[in-house]
Amino acid sequence: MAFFSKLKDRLFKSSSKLEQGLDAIVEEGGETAAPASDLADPAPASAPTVPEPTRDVRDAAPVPEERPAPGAAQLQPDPLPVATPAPTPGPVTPASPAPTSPPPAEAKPGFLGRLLGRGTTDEPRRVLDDDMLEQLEELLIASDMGVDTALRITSNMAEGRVGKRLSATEIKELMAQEIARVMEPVAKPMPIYSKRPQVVLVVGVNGSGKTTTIGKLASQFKGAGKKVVIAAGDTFRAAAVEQLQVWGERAGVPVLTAPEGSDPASLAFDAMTRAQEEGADLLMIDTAGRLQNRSDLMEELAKIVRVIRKKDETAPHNTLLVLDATTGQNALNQVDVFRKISDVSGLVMTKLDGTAKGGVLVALADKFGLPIHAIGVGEQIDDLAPFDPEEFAAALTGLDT
Ligand SMILES: Nc1nc2c(ncn2[C@@H]2O[C@H](COP(=O)(O)OP(=O)(O)OP(=O)(O)O)[C@@H](O)[C@H]2O)c(=O)[nH]1
Repeated sequence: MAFFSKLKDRLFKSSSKLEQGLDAIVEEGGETAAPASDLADPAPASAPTVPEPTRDVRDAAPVPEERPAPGAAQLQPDPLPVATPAPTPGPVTPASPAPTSPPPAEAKPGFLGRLLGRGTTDEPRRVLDDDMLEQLEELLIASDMGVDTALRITSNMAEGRVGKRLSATEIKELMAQEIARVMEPVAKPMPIYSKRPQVVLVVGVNGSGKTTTIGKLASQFKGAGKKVVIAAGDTFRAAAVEQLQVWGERAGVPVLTAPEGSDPASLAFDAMTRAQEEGADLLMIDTAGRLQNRSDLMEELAKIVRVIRKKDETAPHNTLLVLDATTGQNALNQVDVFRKISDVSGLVMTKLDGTAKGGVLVALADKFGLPIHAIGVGEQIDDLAPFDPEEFAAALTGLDT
């Protein structure tokens, strides 16, 4: 569980916001002496499947089996899912006032509680009613989950449980379960193809973390035995090029540059030529992120794509959109915009370590269904984690290990 603790630690602001909010909600209307759990049916009929929780934090860009070169971005299979054991159906306790004397039976921890070997016997409990559901909704909205997603999560949590007395831990478990259910379909590592070079176009607004993410990914791919070349396609800003060179050095990967103000498409073409000549496995192309003039940026990206297609008509094979979690709901607008100006095939969400807005990732998954390949949880080279929905949901809701 070391990785889990690390993730929770990194997602501290989001975790603590939700965790404290949930504790406060239960305490506010809670009963302290209510030892027996009412959570006899911890999960609805379709219990989510849980991915194998053993991936390494440093392996955000795993290199699974290679596939034939695709025309469009064809995705790697998900890591082997492990079916969640079906919850043991127990008697449904009708909503009733708290018992005057504690029943002898031990409280039954929920699914994650059982998984983590934890009980919730001594915790205060609160009856799940409309009032509480509204408070839960508000809490989720405050964590940037967005109204629609917050409503979906809370109504799924309520299903079959209204009137039951739940502890904060049980609510966290339920919430984590529902969040994981939304996120599971989008948790997919960046697909790797047999095509050489596999061209990865990296897009996103300035400051979203593109350069840093390219450096982290390059380091991981190199570590996985891939030959990587980086093209510093944001030729507009000398500082951006220098920064990418620093990351290239850290990752031990060559960075191709062009004079400030020169045509990024021409650099992309040269980089493609060199990557082909050198037999590189991956060519990662950084791009400018000036959304202020959207039509210019659209034209710039379109030109890069046109030019690299002269060398390989199936390129780019991935278009990664890098999003900054600290921008909260604005990240949703960015997906909208970049999907219009480029063929976004997957997302990387950065800066989840420094924000209380981690819920935006759930909103993104719910709204767009785009694959989430990895999450940035710090500024160091190995601070790029694979996206694991179960771990993310547990960390986000503040579940203890
Ligand atoms: N805390 C934290 N900081 C990050 C993360 N990813 C990137 N950063 C920081 O965010 C800032 C911007 O990152 P860049 O990689 O330069 O972003 P960019 O999109 O390339 O920006 P431009 O170069 O302006 O186009 C830098 O200070 C990074 O160190 C992350 O996951 N966590």
